[in-house]
Amino acid sequence: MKKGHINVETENIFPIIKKFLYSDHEIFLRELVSNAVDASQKLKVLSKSGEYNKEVGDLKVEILLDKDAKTLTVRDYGIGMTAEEIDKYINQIAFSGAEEFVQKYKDSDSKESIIGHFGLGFYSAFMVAEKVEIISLGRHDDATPVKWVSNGTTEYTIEETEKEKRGTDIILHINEESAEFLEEARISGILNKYCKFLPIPVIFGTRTEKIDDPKGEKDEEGNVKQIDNVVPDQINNPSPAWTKMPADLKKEDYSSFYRELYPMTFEDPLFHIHLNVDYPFNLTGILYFPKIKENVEIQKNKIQLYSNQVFITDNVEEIVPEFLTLLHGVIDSPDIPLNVSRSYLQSDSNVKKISSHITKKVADKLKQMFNKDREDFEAKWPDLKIFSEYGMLSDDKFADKAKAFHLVETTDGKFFTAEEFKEEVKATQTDKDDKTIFLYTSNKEEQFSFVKAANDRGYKVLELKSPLTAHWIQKMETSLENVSFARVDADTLDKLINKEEDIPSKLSEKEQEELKPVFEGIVDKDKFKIQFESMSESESPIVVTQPEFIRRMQEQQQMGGAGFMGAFPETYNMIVNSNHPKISAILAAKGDEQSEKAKQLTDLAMLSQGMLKGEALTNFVNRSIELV
Ligand SMILES: Nc1ncnc2c1ncn2[C@@H]1O[C@H](COP(=O)(O)OP(=O)(O)OP(=O)(O)O)[C@@H](O)[C@H]1O
Repeated sequence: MKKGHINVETENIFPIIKKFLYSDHEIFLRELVSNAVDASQKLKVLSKSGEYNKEVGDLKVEILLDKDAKTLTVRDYGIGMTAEEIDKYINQIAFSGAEEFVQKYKDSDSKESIIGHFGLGFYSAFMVAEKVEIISLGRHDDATPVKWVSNGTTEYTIEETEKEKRGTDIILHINEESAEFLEEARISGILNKYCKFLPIPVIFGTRTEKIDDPKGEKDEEGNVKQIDNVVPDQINNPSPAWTKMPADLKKEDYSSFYRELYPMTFEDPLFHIHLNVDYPFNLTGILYFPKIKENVEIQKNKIQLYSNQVFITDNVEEIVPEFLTLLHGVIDSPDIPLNVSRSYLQSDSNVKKISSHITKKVADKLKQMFNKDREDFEAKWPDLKIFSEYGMLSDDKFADKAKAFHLVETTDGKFFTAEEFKEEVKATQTDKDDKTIFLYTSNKEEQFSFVKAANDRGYKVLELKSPLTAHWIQKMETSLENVSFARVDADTLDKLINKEEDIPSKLSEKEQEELKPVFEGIVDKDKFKIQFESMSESESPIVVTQPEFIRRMQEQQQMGGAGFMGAFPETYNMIVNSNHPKISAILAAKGDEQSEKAKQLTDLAMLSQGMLKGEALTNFVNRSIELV
């Protein structure tokens, strides 16, 4: 047996790191600013532990743009590096001083967190720079300032230089293709995206603010004059709400932070969840529940993912379960790796744990709100409903918890959980097979006559009108015992809730046979199946229904769910009430009069289903005028 060392040739690996490690060139700035923040945080840690006992001073990170010299500089006043440290941390790719530092100080109780992990970030500078200089003065009393220069090959120079203040300047000589990074607006855009909540002040350029005239001069009205004052522009908020303890925050703090995150949003969120976990993984964050209404797409994908206050992405679609992408807010976890691809994130076990934790938290919060103030919960329900449905369909654990708070609403505006509704209607809406039938309407205006007929019999009708209804019903039918759902217009009420209370038919079978061709002559035979039914006289003479099964198939097909080839045929039942006096009248009539009466009743049935359109509708209107 022979043991060996795998050799990595720097010349070969270097271009890969430079060009391909990061898909997005702009993140070089995130990397360099993160390093500068780390250098500042480390100094704080050393100072607290007594290892550094000089003045820490005003720690900040400055970004300096010099268009003429074509340079972009990231300056910090942190721990700095000696020549030896540069040799160790910079000249050795993938040796992270950050990781080493974290290991060394992991038991100290300082809160400063360190961003770096891999020891690669610095080299992302070469994606946009033809030459990079490091000018650094270390923290020790006798430290000599050093200058390191490399033009992106594996060669570098290092020499003594001059620098007065402790800390590091990283000077990027921007290459020709990357001229965009010499534009102020571009840099400010990147900083705003990635660095908005970094824990150390990040300064870029200046801004003008109005202040009271220090000389105290007054205007005509006797007020102290306001004068322009130019100050360094700090682009970040170093202590965003999610890094604080929930007990230290008021309701207003949460809403003002929401505005900070989404300056273009005018509506307040419904409520928030403050996440604060430190075992078995680290996670902080604030999730807001927006008013979703029907605008599912607009509200999606607004969660911002951070790692130690560094922005990573606002595309969390593949990181959290899809229904959670409807939430807004921030998730911050140092356990989510910064520099990796999306597909890696998905399979990362920490990421998985995080999303199941969030799911649980969200369900618990909804349950708690339900228990605490049901009235208020019901008022919020229209905004919560689709989220909860979505959650129940995509996550079994969520579905299990949601049973306790997921509400259904009746057409007269009362709310029930599914179990409560079952109790409510069990006595009246259970059929001969002991199934309790949940009648529902997808549109109480369009299906008004059916809803009314059901209400007249003392049945309660649910209003289920979300785009997910078809799938949600299926899920409920498997989880609720002995319950099945039926849309009010799927059949006659006697069939929908079949109690086997037979009403004798006035029309004999022979008479029905005689009448059938009259109706068949009026409607499209392939689409409408004529059936005679013995219903109460007070019900409509003719009802057009679409069997529940066929409609569900069609709906699922429209949502791309059912997996058939070709279109599912559109078929309806045309149910003729064999006890209705008008039907007897048609039987008694002859010739044109007979078919005209039949046509009129058929059109009325179609009309009440919203199916009478175009020419048929015009003909109906004209015929009705004639009748008057
Ligand atoms: N501005 C700086 N001040 C002091 N030390 C620095 C500075 N920039 C880089 N370093 C040192 O160089 C090391 C390597 O930096 P690099 O950005 O390549 O990796 P990292 O920050 O450790 O990890 P990551 O790849 O996750 O960014 C750092 O760990 C740190 O020790």
